[in-house]
Amino acid sequence: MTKKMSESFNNLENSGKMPSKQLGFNRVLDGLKKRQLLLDFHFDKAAEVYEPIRNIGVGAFGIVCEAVETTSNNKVAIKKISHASATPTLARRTLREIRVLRYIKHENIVSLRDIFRTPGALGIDVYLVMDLMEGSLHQVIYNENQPLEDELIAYFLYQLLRGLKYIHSAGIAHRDLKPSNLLVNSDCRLRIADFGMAKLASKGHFDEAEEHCFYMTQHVSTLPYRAPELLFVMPEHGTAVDMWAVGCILAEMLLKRELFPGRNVSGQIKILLNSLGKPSDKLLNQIRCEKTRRLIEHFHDACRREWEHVLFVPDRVVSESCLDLMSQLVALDADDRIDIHQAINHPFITSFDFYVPLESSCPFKVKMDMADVEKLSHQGLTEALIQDVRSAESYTSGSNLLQRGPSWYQNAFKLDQDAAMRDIDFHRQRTPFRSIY
Ligand SMILES: Nc1ncnc2c1ncn2[C@@H]1O[C@H](COP(=O)(O)OP(=O)(O)OP(=O)(O)O)[C@@H](O)[C@H]1O
Repeated sequence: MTKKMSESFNNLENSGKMPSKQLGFNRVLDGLKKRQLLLDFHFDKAAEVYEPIRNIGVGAFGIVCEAVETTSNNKVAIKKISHASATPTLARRTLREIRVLRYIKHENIVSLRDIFRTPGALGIDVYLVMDLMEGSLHQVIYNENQPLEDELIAYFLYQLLRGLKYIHSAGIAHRDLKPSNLLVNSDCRLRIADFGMAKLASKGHFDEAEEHCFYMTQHVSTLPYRAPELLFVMPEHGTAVDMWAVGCILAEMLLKRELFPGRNVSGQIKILLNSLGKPSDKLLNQIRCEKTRRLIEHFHDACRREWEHVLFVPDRVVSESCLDLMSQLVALDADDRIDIHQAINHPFITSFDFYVPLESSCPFKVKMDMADVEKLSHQGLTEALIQDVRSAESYTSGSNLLQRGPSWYQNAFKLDQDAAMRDIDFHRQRTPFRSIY
């Protein structure tokens, strides 16, 4: 910029006839953001149906944007899993998420409205179109300085347990529960999201060779929420891993910090044992990994702390029933841990007398589909992805999206409307809490 230009720019700016440099800079930034958004969410022909608005989330495997469904003007969330077929891990993760969500309709599980794929540079990109939620439990916990009231904590927990009950009843565990994977609306409505780690347990346990391997097991679930059977590399683990994570989430709502905030595996084991004491000999004998066993034995004098001390928050009295539920969820031995039915009927939850709707059961088809995913090779996974996910090319101009798709889209849409009507009635009857955003 020449001196003269810069002077006249400043003069104009000072005279108020031109937006400030800041405003100009923001406009440039907005333009760049929009361009990046369109590059990240390049929908091919599906752009006739979905228009990206803004980025709303980034995870280890996907990026998520808010978008508009142009045919209805409804807002949706679209999660993009880039080059989903490039590696077996990514392909399996993507297929697991699709296969859990496509037939499931539950008030407390994020609903999948549509899926499509586009060809990417390193294999296909998959897009999951979901109902848009306003935020996550992570934001609820950390955005507010005020403590969360017991009733609100119990309400979130109740909804989490209802969603879990639905998938556990089909033998499916989520395996990556944490506050950022629990989406929450300002009316306190909660839905479980991110099913990339979900897996079917045979007779309540996963015990394939893959899971024995130290490397694999260390990649299941996020460290602060990882159950001891995963952390200690036990030969078997099942739906109880989710119950442990539920306990960690309950504690985080009370403490407003992670209960066991380890940053590496050995640090995590140390933190657990310092709160919960040394594991029993029975548990120790089940640990196959020599390195882990030696590490645990090193803490032979670790003592269990009382839950009222572990959950100490100044100026807050944690109720007896809450302490009791915590102690039963966060039990080192999975055999001692409370299951989903016991948890949902625990006095800490039932004392609040939440409305209990009639529950449908998780379709058997989901169970069958999930079982298949684990057997497939990389080639098989890629083929299944192509078969399960429609090409964006199928969105031809002017035709009705729902009439074109496979029947599950039509069923999903119909069920979704029913669910929406029930939800609206439900929340009209009961919205006991202040708006949380
Ligand atoms: N339906 C939705 N509505 C609103 N926000 C969403 C929705 N789905 C996901 N998000 C946001 O996007 C973030 C990333 O999504 P998600 O957890 O599914 O991705 P991921 O890559 O599988 O994550 P992770 O790193 O936990 O494995 C979430 O934490 C959430 O904030």
